Amino acid sequence: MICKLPSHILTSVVNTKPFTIVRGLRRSRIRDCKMATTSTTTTTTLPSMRKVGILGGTHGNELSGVYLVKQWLKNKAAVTRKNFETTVCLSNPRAVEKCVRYIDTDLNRVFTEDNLRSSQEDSNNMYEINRGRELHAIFGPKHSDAAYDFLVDLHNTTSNMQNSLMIHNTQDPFVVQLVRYIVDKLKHLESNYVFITGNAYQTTRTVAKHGLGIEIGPQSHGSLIADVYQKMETITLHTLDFIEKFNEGEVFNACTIEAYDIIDKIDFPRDKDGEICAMIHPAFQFKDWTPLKPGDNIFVTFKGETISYQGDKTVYPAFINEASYYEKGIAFWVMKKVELSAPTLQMKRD
Ligand SMILES: CC(=O)N[C@@H](CC(=O)O)C(=O)O
Ligand SMILES: [Zn+2]
Repeated sequence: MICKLPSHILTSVVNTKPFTIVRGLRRSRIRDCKMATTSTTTTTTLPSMRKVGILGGTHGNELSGVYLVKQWLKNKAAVTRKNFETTVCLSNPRAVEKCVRYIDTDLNRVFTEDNLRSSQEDSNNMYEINRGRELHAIFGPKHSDAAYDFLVDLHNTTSNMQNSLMIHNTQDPFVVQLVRYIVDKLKHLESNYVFITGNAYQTTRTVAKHGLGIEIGPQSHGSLIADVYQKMETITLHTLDFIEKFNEGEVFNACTIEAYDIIDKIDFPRDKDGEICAMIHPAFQFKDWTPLKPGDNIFVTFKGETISYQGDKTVYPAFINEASYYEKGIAFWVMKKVELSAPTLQMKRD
C-alpha cells in the first residue's frame, strides 16, 4: 500500500510539564467548588494584576480576534476596569493587513529563549522574529517582574472546537481558577472545553506572568461568523471581570475542573514524496471532543479506502482538519481527559 499512516501514530507521547491531576473526583465537585463556604486546603495568595493585555491577530487571518481588537481600540471603555490597566494590541499587523496567518513564520511559535535573547531589530531576520521581540519588549520580558501580569490571546480555528480555553501552565492557580470561572459563566452553552497545550511551543501569551488562549471555531480563516465573534467577546469580558473580582479581594475556593491533555498529534497519511494521500473521513469531520474509539474511521484515501483509528483506548480528538496545520503535518490532536485542581485563591494584600 502506498498510503501509510505516520509510523509514530499513537506511540509517542508529547512531553508536557507535570501537572496536578486529582483523580477519582466526581464532576459535581466542579460545580460545587464555587459554592463551598469553607476550604480545607491552604490559600494561595498572588499579587494583584496591574497590567493586562488583550491580543488579537497573532494569526492575521483569524478574524474574530482581529475585529474584536479593532473594535476595542476604538472603544477602550468596553475593556477598561477600575483596578487594572488594559492594553489592546493587534499582534501581527502586517499579517492582518494581508489577511494571512503570518508573513515569514508563525508568530505563535517565536517566543523561545533563543529568539528573544536579542531585543535588537535585525533586518536579516524574519518579520515575526522582530515583531516577537517588539511584543516581548512591550509585554515582557518573560519571567521578569516587569512583565505584564496577564495576557489573553484570541484565536479561531476551522475545526469544530466550540469554546475552547487553552492553558499552558497547569501549575498556575490563577489561570485554573479563571477557566473554572469562565466555564461556570458559560455553562448554559454546554460546549466549553479546557485543554492543555503544554510548553512544546512558545506562544505569544507565554510572555506574561499568566496567560490564557481562547480558541473558537469553526470559522474559516479570513471570514467572520457572528456567533463565534460574540462568544469570543463574551469570554474575553468574563476574563476581565474575573481579574477585576480577584483585584477586589474576592476569594475563589479550591476547585477541580475537567480538562483535556495532549497525548499526540497525528499527521495525514502521506506517500513517499510526503504528499497527503488521504482526507479526514466524513464521519470524523467536525467531531472534535467526541470520543474516538479504536476502529472508528478517521481517514479516507483519494481512492475511497477508509483508514480506522488503531489506538487501544477511547480518546478525545481536537483540531480535526485545522487548515493551518496541514503545513505543520497535523491532521488532528489526540487528547485524554484529566482533572486539574487549584487551591483557594486570593489576592495578596500589601
Ligand atoms: C489553529 C491555531 O492556530 N491554533 C493555535 C493554538 C494555540 O494558540 O496554542 C496555534 O497553533 O498557534
Ligand atoms: Zn491562531
